[in-house]
Amino acid sequence: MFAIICGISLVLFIVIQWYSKSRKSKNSPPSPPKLPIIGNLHQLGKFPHRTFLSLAKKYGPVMQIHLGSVPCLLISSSEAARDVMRTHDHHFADRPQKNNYKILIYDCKDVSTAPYGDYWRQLRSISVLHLLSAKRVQSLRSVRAEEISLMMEKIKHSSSTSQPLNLSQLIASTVNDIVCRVALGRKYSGEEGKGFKKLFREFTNLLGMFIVGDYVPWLDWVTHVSGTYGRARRVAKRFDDLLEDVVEDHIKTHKQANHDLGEENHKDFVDVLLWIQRTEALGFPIDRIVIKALLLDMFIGGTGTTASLLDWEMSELIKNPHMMKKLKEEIKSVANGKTHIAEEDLVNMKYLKAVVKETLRLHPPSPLLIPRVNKEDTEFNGYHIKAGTQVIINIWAIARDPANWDSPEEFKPERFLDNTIDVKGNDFTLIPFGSGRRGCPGVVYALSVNEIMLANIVHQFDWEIPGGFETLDMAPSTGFLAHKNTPIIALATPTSN
Ligand code: HEM
Repeated sequence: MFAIICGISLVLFIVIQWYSKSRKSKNSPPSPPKLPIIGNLHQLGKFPHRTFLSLAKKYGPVMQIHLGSVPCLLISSSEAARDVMRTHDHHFADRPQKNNYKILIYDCKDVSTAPYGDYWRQLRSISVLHLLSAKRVQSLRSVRAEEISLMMEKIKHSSSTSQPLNLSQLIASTVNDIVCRVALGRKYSGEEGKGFKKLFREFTNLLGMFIVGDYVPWLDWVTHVSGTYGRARRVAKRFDDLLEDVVEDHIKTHKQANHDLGEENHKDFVDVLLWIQRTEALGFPIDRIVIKALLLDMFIGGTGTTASLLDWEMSELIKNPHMMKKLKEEIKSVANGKTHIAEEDLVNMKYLKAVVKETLRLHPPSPLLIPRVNKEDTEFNGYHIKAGTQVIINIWAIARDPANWDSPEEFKPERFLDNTIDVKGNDFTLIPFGSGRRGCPGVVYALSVNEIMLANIVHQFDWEIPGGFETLDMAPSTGFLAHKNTPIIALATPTSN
C-alpha cells in the first residue's frame, strides 16, 4: 500500500513539474539554447553589449538568457525599454544583491544597490533633495572652477615643456579631486593622494569583478578559495576607516566652532549629512552607515562615468578636427575674449551640448545600465517573467538602432542641433542615465562637471596626437563598461588666436 501511495505521489509530482515547466516555457520570452549549469554564460564574450545585440537580432528585442541559474530579460528596443522603465517601472525596481556589493558597500546600504523599498526610498530622497539637487550642484560651482583652474595650470606646464601629456589620466584625477572636495571637503595629494587613488582603483576593480557564485551559487567556494572575498573585506575596511576619519574630523570641527552649522553653511556632503542626522530634517533617523554609504555612492557613481565621458568626447573631437574647430569657434564667440570659461557661459553653447549628447549616444559609460530585478512574477509584453529575473537594458544597442537614428555608427553632433531630445530619461531612444525610479540621480552634477571641463580644455588649448590624429586608438575596454581602452596621450599648445 505504502509503495502504491509513493508511486502515485511520484507520478503526480512529475506531472505537476512538467505541467508548470511547460506552462512557463510557453509564456517565456524567446531564448537561445543554454548549457547545463552555466546557461548562456559562455556566450557573453569580450563585449557583452555587442553579443546581446547579435542575440537580439535573432531572438527579438525582448528575449531571455540564463547567466548560470539566473534568468535575465534582455531588452534591446526603445519601445521595450519604455515598457520596463515607465509602464512596468514599479515591477522592475529592485537590484540584484551581488556578493561583492554586500562586502564592499555596507551590505547594499547605498542608493544604487539597496533593495527597492522604504529604506531605498529614504536614501534616494536624501540624494535627490540634498546632495544632487540643482541648487546644491550650483552651490558647488567654485569647487569646480578651482579644480579646473589647477588642471589648466598642469596642461600649461606640460605644454611649456613640449612633452605629450596623459590627458585621460589628468581628466580622471581632476574628476576625482572634485568629488573628494564636494563629498568629503578635502582632497588627497602627494603620497596620500597616490594611496587614495590606489585604494579606490582596487575598490572599483573588485566592484566590477565577475563573481561566479552570483550566477552559480554552489560554486561560490571558488571565490572564497581564490581569496577575492578576503581582499574585498580588507579593501572595504580601509575605505571605511578613511570615511570614518573624515566624518569624525567634521564632527570635531563643528564642536570646536561651537555652533550649529546651519543649512546655508554646508561646505560639503558630510556637513549636509551630519545636519540631516542631527535635525532629522527628512523625518527619519539616519545612522553612520547611511552617511558613509551615501558618500561611497558619490565615488562609485560620480568618478569613472564622468571621466569616461570626457575621455570619449576629447577622443572624438581629436579624431574629427573639423568638429573640434567648430566647437572652438562656438566657445570663442561666447567667451568674448576671456581665457577661462565660466559655467554661466555654457548656456548658449548649443554645439557643445550636441557633442556631449552624441558622445553619450555612441559611448554610454554604462552600456547595459545597472541591472534591475523583479521581486514578483510579472506579466510583461505577453510574457510571464519569473520573480528574481534580472533585467538588462541594452542602451548601447538602442542608441545605435537604425530604426531610431540615421547613420547610427557615425559621430555626428549636428543631429542634435534641431531637436529637443534630451538625455535625462524622457526619450527612450537615448537613455545613458537610465530612467524612472532607479534612473541616475547624478545627471545634473555629471553634466555640470563634464561641460565646464570640456569647454575649458577645448578653448584654452590645441590638441595634437604625436603620430597624427588618425593614430588615436578608439578601442573600448572589454567587459560590462565601455570606457576607452588606452589613454589619450596628446601634445597641448595654448590656443592660437
Ligand atoms: C556621465 C556620468 C554618469 C552616467 C552615464 C551615469 C549613469 C547611470 C546609470 C545608467 C544608472 C542606472 C540607471 C537605471 O537603472 O535606470 C545610474 C544610477 C545611479 N547613479 Fe549615475 N551616472 C553618472 C554620474 C553619476 C554621478 C555624478 C552620481 C553621483 C554623484 C551618480 C550616482 C548614481 C546613483 C546613486 C545611482 C543609483 C540610483 C538608484 O539605484 O536609485 N551617477 N547612473
